[in-house]
Amino acid sequence: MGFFDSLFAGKRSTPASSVTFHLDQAAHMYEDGNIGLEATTLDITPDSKRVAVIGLNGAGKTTLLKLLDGALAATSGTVRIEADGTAYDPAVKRDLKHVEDLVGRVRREEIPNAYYKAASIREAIDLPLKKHKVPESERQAIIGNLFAHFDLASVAREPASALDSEKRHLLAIAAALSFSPAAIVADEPTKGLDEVASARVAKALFSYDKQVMFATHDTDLIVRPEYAIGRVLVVDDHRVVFDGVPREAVDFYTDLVRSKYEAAKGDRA
Ligand SMILES: Nc1ncnc2c1ncn2[C@@H]1O[C@H](COP(=O)(O)OP(=O)(O)OP(=O)(O)O)[C@@H](O)[C@H]1O
Repeated sequence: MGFFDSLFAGKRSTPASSVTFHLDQAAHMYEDGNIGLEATTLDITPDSKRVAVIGLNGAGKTTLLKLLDGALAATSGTVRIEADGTAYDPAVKRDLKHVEDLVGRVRREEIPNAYYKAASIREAIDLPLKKHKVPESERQAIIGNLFAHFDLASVAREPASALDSEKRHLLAIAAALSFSPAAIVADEPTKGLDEVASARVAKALFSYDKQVMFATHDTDLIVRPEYAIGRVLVVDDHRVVFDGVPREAVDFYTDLVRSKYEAAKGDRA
């Protein structure tokens, strides 16, 4: 059990340290009839510690991630999230609570809107913990360690509105980790950052000992050996069309993009 998990040991009866995701013919159709993801069957086990999801705009990456973290329910097929021998169905309200504890969410909108209302980012992270009756000494330890890891200590007393984009991305990840989830689902955690900031955010995220499933358009990032991305899913036209190691996934994706580009050129000719 890691340091953060040990802090929560008294709060949660089973502070799971890993989760397995099972999708069995899981699909999502939005209310307006748009297909988010076609029927998809895949397992993500704890040995796939870091899983990247790549694909063109509108391919279905966000929909897939939201099925994994329970933000969206499958409209057909099933999603099961398993921890410590118990399988949870995020479509069931009681189970969804457990899923929300197990899987932290980092959204591309970065930090939650509520964070802007707090006097400081320290208070923004502290309030939800306080609401969950985490004792003061534990809250201080959690926030102190997260802020040290994510290089936020120097701006702890600043309001969220004073942070630059890199720090906001880091804060979004720290916020997702504050309740010590077993895994993190991150939708484009480095979106909109320059190369230097992007590398710093990726380093902070991947040097943290958690399972991470994340979407990205940054194909350089996923092949960097220091980030140890073990598995990449390529999503195209609402389907997972490739599932494998980073280098092969990037080659596959590059060919896919090229063929689409050529087809579009042909259409224009
Ligand atoms: N709230 C929604 N209502 C209706 N259709 C949606 C909604 N969200 C997404 N879609 C549609 O579902 C499909 C998959 O979208 P999704 O956002 O999952 O793709 P994505 O790969 O994450 O795209 P991007 O890289 O542009 O963020 C697209 O056709 C999109 O238009």
